[in-house]
Amino acid sequence: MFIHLPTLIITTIILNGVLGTTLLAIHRAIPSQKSFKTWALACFLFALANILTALRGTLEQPWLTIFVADLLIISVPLLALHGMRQYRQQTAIAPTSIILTLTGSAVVLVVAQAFASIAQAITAIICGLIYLFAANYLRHIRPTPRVMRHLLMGLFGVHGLLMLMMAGTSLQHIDTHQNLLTSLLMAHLIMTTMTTLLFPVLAFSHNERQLLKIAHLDELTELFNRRAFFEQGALLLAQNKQLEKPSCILMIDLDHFKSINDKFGHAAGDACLRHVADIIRNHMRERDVAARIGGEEFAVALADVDRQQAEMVSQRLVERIAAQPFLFEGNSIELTVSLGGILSTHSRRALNDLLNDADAALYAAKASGRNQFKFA
Ligand SMILES: Nc1nc2c(ncn2[C@@H]2O[C@H](COP(=O)(O)OP(=O)(O)OP(=O)(O)O)[C@@H](O)[C@H]2O)c(=O)[nH]1
Repeated sequence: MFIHLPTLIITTIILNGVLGTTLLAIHRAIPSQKSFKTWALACFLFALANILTALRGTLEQPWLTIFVADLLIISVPLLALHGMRQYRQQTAIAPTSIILTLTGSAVVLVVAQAFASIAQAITAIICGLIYLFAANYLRHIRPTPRVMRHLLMGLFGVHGLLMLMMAGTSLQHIDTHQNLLTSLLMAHLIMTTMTTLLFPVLAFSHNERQLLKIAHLDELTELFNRRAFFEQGALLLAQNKQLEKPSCILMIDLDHFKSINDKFGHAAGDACLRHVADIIRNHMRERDVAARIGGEEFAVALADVDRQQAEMVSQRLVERIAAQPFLFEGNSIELTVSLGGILSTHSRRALNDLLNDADAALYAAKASGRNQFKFA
């Protein structure tokens, strides 16, 4: 055989130990990126699983070398996937699916513990399915650079199929299959290590500005999120104040959005939100700050406008959104928004204050029949 299995196992253990440590270092450098800690844990557990598996011949403790080792092997793709979810959502995510999958796997493995090959096949099937699920999940991770995403999708996809093949082979007790099984096992070790090698690359595939941007974006619309609006909006007000320019805040709210959700479904509602966000984005200039600050509520801080310009932008937004129905999966959805604005010529007022006034104007626009704008 081209590669010696014990050498590969030792290399895998060392490499995953080093990679785990590197990922932990990355996490320390960018603590907001929780995914790197999760991936570090996946590396350490994979190294540990390999140590336990390697002890199968010498240590007469199947509960440790088979049961625990197999659970650790299953936890690796689960953690890889969990890290991907954290990377995508930029928030803490409860590890419920990990706990449930591990518990289910533990129950099945307890029964199969006495038969190493059956336990191996079950572990391979579970891992294979998780890898295939992860490959599909990666299609939705938008901030990831395309090449990285496709590379990981390919790795997960091939790895998933390989694990299913391994399950099939390990169940057939034919001597000629032993070589194939060993090759599959080696490919599994190499592919897991290649996957973990790609994770640190993710950290450097975004520069710091991009990472910050991802953390500040609303996932659905990719406008700023609420927190970022308050940071960036306050910054814009301060700049306007310094330049002695007026500040303008707009609040935009979809009309009768609840009935759109009720009639066409939540996915259609989400698509409407993205559609409106795109229109808002297309009406903004470079220094303007646009955000989704609530479920169906958007806020905009306009840089450097007078009242006439602010009203013109508002009118265009309202008219453009109502201009034609939004088409979603064959449904034609009538969409309108109401908009409230406030222009402050002396920008000493806090952003929160201005937002309250814009909100009152928005309420007036709703009360006057919706699909229109009003300024305070
Ligand atoms: N699809 C989707 N719906 C959301 C989201 N966030 C909030 N919503 C829904 O938005 C709806 C807001 O409803 P309401 O506050 O009653 O407002 P409305 O129906 O738009 O009525 P008016 O504002 O008075 O015109 C609720 O049904 C929420 O469930 C989201 O992210 N996606």
